[in-house]
Amino acid sequence: TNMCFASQKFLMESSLEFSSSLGSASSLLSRHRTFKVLMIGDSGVGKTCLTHRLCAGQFPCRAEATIGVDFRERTVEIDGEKIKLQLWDTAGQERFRKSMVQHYYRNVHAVLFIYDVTCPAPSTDSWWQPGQYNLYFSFLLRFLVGNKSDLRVPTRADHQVNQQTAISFAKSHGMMFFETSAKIPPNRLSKASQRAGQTPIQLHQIEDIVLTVAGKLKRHKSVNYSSVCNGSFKVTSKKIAEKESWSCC
Ligand SMILES: Nc1nc2c(ncn2[C@@H]2O[C@H](COP(=O)(O)OP(=O)(O)OP(=O)(O)O)[C@@H](O)[C@H]2O)c(=O)[nH]1
Repeated sequence: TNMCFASQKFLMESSLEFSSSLGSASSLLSRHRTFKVLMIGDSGVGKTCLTHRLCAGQFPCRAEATIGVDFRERTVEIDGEKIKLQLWDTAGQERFRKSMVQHYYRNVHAVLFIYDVTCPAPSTDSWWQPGQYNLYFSFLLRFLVGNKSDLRVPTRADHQVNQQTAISFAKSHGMMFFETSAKIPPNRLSKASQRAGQTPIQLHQIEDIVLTVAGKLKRHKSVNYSSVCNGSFKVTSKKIAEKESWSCC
């Protein structure tokens, strides 16, 4: 993880930008919306690696503890519209989380709560603290992502987070659920768990996660044109409470 105290000048508002001159047909074709997505989770769960994988398609050869906040971007096209995801990789270590990360909660559109499937917490509620985060995030799109599925060992189920428990937890907190591996592209269903005669583990491809998050964001937001600056439209997002009931994919 690079040490990077991201500058406030970077797109703190959701924006609909027209990269070429206003009013021309080509500007309409090249428009895109930018959405800020926070990656949150305990230290070592793989936020940085997942951010790299989601944005660059690669697992980083070296990952160090994040200090402060770093971000990476990925643009995808959904139904003819370019959606830019700006993934903000926050520090998992408590000392950084408390002091700095909250500064970056502003103008967030979605949150990915990451946990390590090989590290069961004493209770599901301690993966993240709804009480603490609800204040900021209750109106946002929220996703629960189990990472490091490649490290699951069927014979050691008691040392891993039960997927059904995680799915129930996600549903009860209005989150969409994914389980994946930033390191090794997972098969959709864990063959190991099938062999062991257990409930098959559902696994999600990184690309599916990117497209689902972008698609949900595209449908979740409505925009208000608020100002025009520097030859580009600046559009402020109007946040709408999500009515849709989530289901696991
Ligand atoms: N096997 C496996 N290892 C992973 C995976 N994702 C991350 N790791 C490893 O887990 C360790 C921690 O990864 P990071 O991405 O730095 O974790 P982080 O959540 O960003 O940690 P902080 O910056 O301290 O908050 C590294 O050694 C990674 O190589 C994965 O999907 N599978």
